Amino acid sequence: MTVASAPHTPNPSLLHNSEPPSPKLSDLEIKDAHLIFESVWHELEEQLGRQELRFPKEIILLGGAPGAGKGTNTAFITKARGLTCPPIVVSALLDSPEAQRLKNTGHMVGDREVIGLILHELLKPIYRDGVVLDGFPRTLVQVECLKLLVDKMHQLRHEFYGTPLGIHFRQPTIHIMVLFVDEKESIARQLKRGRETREHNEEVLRTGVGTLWEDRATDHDEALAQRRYRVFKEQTWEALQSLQEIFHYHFINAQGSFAEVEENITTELAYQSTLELDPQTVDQLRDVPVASEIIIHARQELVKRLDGYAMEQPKLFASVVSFIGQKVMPIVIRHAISGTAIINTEDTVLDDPLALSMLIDVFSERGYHATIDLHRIEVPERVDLATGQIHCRTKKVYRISIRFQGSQIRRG
Ligand SMILES: Nc1ncnc2c1ncn2[C@@H]1O[C@H](COP(=O)(O)OP(=O)(O)O)[C@@H](O)[C@H]1O
Repeated sequence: MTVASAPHTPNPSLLHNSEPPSPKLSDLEIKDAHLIFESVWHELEEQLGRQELRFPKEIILLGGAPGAGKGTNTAFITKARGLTCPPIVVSALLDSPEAQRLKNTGHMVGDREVIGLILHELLKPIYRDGVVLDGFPRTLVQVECLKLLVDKMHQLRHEFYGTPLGIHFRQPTIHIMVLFVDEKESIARQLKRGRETREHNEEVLRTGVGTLWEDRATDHDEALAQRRYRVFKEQTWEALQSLQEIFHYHFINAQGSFAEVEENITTELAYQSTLELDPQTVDQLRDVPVASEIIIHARQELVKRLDGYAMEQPKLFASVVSFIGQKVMPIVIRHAISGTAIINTEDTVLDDPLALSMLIDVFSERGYHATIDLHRIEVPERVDLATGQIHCRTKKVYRISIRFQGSQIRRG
């Protein structure tokens, strides 16, 4: 089944037939999240000092069912966002014996351990500009901790704003990217990864060339792979959903081929948002309209202006239209193959600034792109013999440039 890429309207019914569990955190879980987060944060502050708590400017949290293609696509996403550092793969960070045991049976590692490891890792200088975080958050408690972390990042930004350290505490940008595959695909891909990993590792052991890949027990057992999917669906899916309202949320259809998934990611990331900018910067830019906004009514505005000229300035408008017909068009027609004509003129009809607007609008209405530059040239007229001063006359030359789609017919 293919699912249309619907960035902000993921459909949980595509995941499984049963009703998803309620995404509401219990009071106990909220308390848990606060306790966990505060204890990790306190530890960091003690160890490093507040001014060293420099987190990445941009964090792209990559989520999705096991086998959805998170590992496969991290390099692509990193590049697409212009980042250079390697991704942080959460499951690879969790390598204590207890964590290994839990992972091997399809369960999740405890939130305290996960939060501690991730926060420490995120502080490494290589991630300062931004990083992809593969596999976080996975539970509602982790979601809550993420929110607390972002709150802290904002707090630090306010604290250091305007100080010499301000540049290390920029407005954080948080993206959630969820790769969607259904249960069947998730299981098939986990098992595929298992086969590929076995083959690869056997080859490494046989030849001594290359490095071994992590081999997960769940990738070789359909029931365990299914359990991993179900744990994802029951605990992670809703947790990720709850972030939709808070951060940039990208829902990616990952059911298709490698190329299709990459294309879906590119399309999703092409959407730029002002939320990435610092609020102060947004305020400064407020009066510059976004291109997509001004083009919506551009045609109606053009029609309104042209009718206005004809009604309110009939004489000037008639002169401009006649100037175009007699002086400009013969030259434009001669350049119909190339699609570019440049006309220099001193015609005084253009001395009225409104005439320039009229000329541009007339050409726009007819499908051309017109620009006009005014060149003022000083022409010496007389010399004052007593003082030696040269008196000049200012010559105004209008340079009209007309561009349009030229003829496609070329010499063979
Ligand atoms: N679009 C795709 N089409 C087919 N196979 C894929 C696709 N994306 C990933 N895979 C395969 O699925 C398996 C799991 O992918 P992986 O990136 O490790 O998933 P995740 O990191 O989300 O658990 C790998 O064998 C990978 O080659």
